[in-house]
Amino acid sequence: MGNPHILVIPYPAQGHVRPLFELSQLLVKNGIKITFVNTEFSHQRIINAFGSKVSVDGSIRFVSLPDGMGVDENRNQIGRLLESICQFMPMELKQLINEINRSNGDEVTCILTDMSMGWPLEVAAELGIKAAALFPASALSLASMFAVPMMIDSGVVDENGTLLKHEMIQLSSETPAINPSHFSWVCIEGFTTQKIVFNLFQRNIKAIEKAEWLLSNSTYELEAGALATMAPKVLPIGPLSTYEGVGTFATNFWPEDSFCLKWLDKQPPRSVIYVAFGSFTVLDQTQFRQLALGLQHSNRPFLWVVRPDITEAKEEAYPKGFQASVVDRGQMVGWAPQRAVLSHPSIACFLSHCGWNSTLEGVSNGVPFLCWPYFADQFMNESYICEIWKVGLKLEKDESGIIRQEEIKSKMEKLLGDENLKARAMELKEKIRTGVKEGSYSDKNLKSFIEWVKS
Ligand SMILES: O=c1ccn([C@@H]2O[C@H](COP(=O)(O)OP(=O)(O)O[C@H]3O[C@H](CO)[C@@H](O)[C@H](O)[C@H]3O)[C@@H](O)[C@H]2O)c(=O)[nH]1
Repeated sequence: MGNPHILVIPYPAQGHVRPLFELSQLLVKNGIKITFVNTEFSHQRIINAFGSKVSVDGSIRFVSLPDGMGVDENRNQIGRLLESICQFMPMELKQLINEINRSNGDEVTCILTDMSMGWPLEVAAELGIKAAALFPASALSLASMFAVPMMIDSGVVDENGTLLKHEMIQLSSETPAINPSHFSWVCIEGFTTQKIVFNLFQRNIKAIEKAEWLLSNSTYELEAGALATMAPKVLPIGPLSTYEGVGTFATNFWPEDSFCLKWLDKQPPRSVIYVAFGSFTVLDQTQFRQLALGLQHSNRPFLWVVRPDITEAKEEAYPKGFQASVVDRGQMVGWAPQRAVLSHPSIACFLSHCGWNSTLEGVSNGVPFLCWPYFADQFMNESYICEIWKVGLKLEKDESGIIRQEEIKSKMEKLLGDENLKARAMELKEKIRTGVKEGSYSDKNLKSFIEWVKS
């Protein structure tokens, strides 16, 4: 038999490409060949962000497949994107596997897919290739996905995914209660799109049964309760970002501004508010301005990631005079080296949308959170941060649904004055760091997975 060779297939979004790539780096270090399959659209974004100098990591081969959409079509139309991917990509993937297997290189021995997409598992089953899947968000979010059939049976949602009952769902006594209006398909606007996404959910749940390994980018130290509801089916191997030698190379969708690290070097220890909303969140004009004013009136140094598409409004998005008034203590960047930022000694707290990768990166660096969830699983992560781990505070909306500058300023003061909360954040950091050390559950699970890939 030739060398083990895995095709790794992430869902085409920043928060998914990143953890799949992190796992790929760990596999390559163990002598496994990786072909990393982005959509052409994601691949082009990464190339654009890095400049032409990077298309290959040296040990990981990058290839791309069309997602079936037009070059200029809007990929934020989630229903359209998912339908197109499911229609076109299975055939493209089969062709790619054939080409690889016909060439003189190593044959594909395994498919590792993002668990947000079941179709690669169907392709693997059809071609008789072994298959595994990684879920990039929390174990709780995965457990809620597995609970969908039960929710249909108990009348929480109908067979189209429409919400019928608004009561909170408790999957176990050790997990935060889930508000069903935060399920990802329910958060999406429009009945037709909701239905498409919900049907895809159900198709995924069926396809997942075809995978021999279901891996979670989580750890017992963080999510023992949620993982217990899926044991022994789902094995935690995370947080992937905390393993030694795992970098973010060749995963950014935007060019990284590393100058901000030099700026951080000049700030006092534990003084800077880091503000970032991941890759997806869009703030409307009012909300964007309230955030700017909150930062302005906090009178503290801040580093704010203002992605080019974070708000529909452009230059005039900032309140009048804002940039001049914060010039000595505020930095706005298009995309930060977030992991390096969060491990920098001058960071005091993280104002975050609570995406799972950001959550893991924050807690594994002992940084306290101000939580501003926007969509789906981010609300579950907020519950973990504020109610279970108790390492952060929620920002509350007013009656018109806006988080006001006064709320931002007062919660920031409260958070930074809470020594107990900061101590808990440091304790949690130590626990998580122990969780990936040699001999830990995550480490053992990862090693067993590697053995299986090689067998
Ligand atoms: O300036 C920045 C901002 C973000 N990041 C990185 O981008 C990733 C963002 O991931 P995440 O925090 O998970 O946010 P999203 O991009 O919003 O992720 C999507 O995917 C996640 C995993 O499935 C879900 O938890 C989220 O709800 C979903 O929006 C993280 O690794 C960050 O380090 C940077 O490197 N620089």
